[in-house]
Amino acid sequence: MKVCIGTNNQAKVKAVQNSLGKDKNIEFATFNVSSGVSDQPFSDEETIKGAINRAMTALQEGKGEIGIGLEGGVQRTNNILFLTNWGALVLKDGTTFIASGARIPLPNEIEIELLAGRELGPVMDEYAHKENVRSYEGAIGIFTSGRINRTSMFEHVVELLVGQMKFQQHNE
Ligand SMILES: O=P(O)(O)OP(=O)(O)OP(=O)(O)OC[C@H]1O[C@@H](n2cnc3c(O)ncnc32)[C@H](O)[C@@H]1O
Ligand SMILES: [Mg+2]
Repeated sequence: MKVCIGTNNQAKVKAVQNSLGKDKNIEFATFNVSSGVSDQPFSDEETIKGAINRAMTALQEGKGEIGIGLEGGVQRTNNILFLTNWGALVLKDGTTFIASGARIPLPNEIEIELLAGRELGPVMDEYAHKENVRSYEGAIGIFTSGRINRTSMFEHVVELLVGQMKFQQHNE
């Protein structure tokens, strides 16, 4: 079975491989697809759309059985700007599952930069004095002292996606 992943970001790719890689019959392929939404999604609606677009495009490009898209964004709730993460799993017949990941408030100094139109990736590098935070621990790793990193957070999302698919398959 071929699983097509709609990104080359190593934190995301590892999350999919860690969740599904125990199954020896699974082959992975990654595709640097467009999310079709802004580089910095600013709502759950937009972030979900990005995750679904990535999953659909990767599945089409890879001609596999399963497409997976993972997308990071932010969402204002209770006047707090939350770091958010969404995932989508798409099957060949178009069946689509979605799931969200953990969310935590972003500090005000990060929010100011995002409202000025900057992307979280470079803002986090500057803040943490590191390179490519988005491909390793992620903002979630920085702001949780490494207890939850971007890969473990997305692993949970992938488990939620695959679990829903299996539930539907068992109940058809
Ligand atoms: O290569 P892709 O798959 O696009 O991976 P990405 O790191 O750009 O991730 P997203 O497009 O899903 O995220 C949208 C924006 O938010 C940034 N971002 C999201 N989550 C992040 C995190 O945990 N740490 C750092 N940057 C993050 C990211 O760099 C983008 O600027
Ligand atoms: Mg991106």
